[in-house]
Amino acid sequence: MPEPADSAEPPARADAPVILGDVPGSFPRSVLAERHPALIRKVRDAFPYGPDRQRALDALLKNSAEGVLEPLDAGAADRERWEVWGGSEHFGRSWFDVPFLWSESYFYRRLLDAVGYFVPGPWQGVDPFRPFKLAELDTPEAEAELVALDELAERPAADREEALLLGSLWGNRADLGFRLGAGGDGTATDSPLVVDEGEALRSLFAGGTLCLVADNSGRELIPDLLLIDHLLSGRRVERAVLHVKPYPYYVSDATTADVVDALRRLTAATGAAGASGHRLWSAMTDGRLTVRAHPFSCAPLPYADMPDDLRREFAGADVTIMKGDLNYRRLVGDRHYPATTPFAGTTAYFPGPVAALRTLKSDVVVGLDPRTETALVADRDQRWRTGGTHALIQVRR
Ligand SMILES: O=P(O)(O)OC[C@H]1O[C@](O)(CO)[C@@H](O)[C@@H]1O
Repeated sequence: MPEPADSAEPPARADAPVILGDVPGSFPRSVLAERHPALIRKVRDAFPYGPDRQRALDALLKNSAEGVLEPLDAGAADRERWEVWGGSEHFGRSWFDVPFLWSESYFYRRLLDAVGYFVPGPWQGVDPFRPFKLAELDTPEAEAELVALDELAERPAADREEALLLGSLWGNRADLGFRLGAGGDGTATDSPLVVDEGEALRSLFAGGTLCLVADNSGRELIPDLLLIDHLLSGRRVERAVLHVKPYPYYVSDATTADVVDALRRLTAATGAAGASGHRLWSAMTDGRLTVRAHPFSCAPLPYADMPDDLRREFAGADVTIMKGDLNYRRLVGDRHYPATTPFAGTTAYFPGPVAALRTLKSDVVVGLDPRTETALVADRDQRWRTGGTHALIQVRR
C-alpha cells in the first residue's frame, strides 16, 4: 500500500495564477459565452419541455451571459454544499470573473435546475444529455471499435494492454460538450503523445486496487471498461473502483446509468466485446468492480481540496487513473502554469500513485519537456492546448 504523500501545497500550485473566464478572446471566455448558449439550444431541441422549463432555460441563458452568480434555491438539497464549495465567495459576481472551473461547473448544476432534474415533477431525474449519449453508442464507429476487439484478442497480453490503454486515452476525444464549440480542428488523427509514461503506469498494475476516475460516457467509457476487464481478468489488478458522477455533468460525463448502458451495449455485442461485457457484469455483481458516485466528483474544485473520505479511498488504491481534461484540471489545479512545471510537484498532495490519461482540451498543461513545448508552439501556436489533437499519459508514483 502506498504511503500517503505530503499534503503540503507545493510552491508551483500557489504561484501560478488561477484561470478566470474574463479575458476577451481566451478559451474559457469562449466556453462561457459561446458553448454554454449552444448547449442550452441543444438541450431545448432534444426535449419537449413545457413553458415553465422553457422560461427557466431563457433565464439561465440571460443570467449566465449578463447576470451574476446566484445561490441555489432554498429547497435544494445541495445548497449548503455549494456555499461551502466557494459559493459564499462567488455569489453576486459575474460568471466571467470567478475561477473558470467554478463557473463552468456551476453552469451544469444550474442547467439541471432549469430542466427540473432535481425537483418532483415529470422531468425529475431525466438526464438532459441522454439522447446524445445514447446516440453515441449506436454509431458505426462504435460498432467498428467493438469488432476490432476480435483481432486484438489474438495478440499477446502485453500488446493488448498497450492497445487498450491507448484506446482508453484516445477515447477521451469522444466528448460531446467539446464538439459544441470550436474544439477539434479537423486534424483528429492520433498524434504522438506529448508525454508518454505509459510504461510507468503499467508497472503499477501489480495485483492490487485500481481506482479509475471516469470522464465521458459512450465511446470513452466503453474503452475504459474494456481496459478494466483486461486488468481484472489478467489478474493485473484484483479489484477496480470506477468513479462516476452522481448526476449529469459536462454533457457526456458518465453516471451510473451510463455505465449500465455501456455494459448493456457490450453484453449485446458478439465475439470478444460480448465476452468482455459478460465478464464485467459478473465483476460488478461479485464486487470486484464497484461503482462510486461521490458528491465531490461534481465539485467545482481541485482534488487538492478533496474531503477526507475520498482522500482515504484514493490512499487505499495502488494506482488512481484520472481520465480526461476536466479531471486533469482538477488534479493539477486549473492554473496558468508554465508548461514545464513538474507534474510530480502539482500532484504531490495526492494520497497515492496517480496517473492522468488525457487529450488536451483546455489551457492547462504541466510536465512537458522544454523541447516538446517549443516544437508544439512552433507548429501550432497555442492551439495544441485546446484542440483535442494531442494527448498525454503522466504518472506520479
Ligand atoms: O470531457 P473532458 O475531457 O473532461 O473535457 C472537458 C473539457 O471540455 C470543456 O468543457 C470545453 O468544452 C473544457 O472546459 C473542459 O475541461
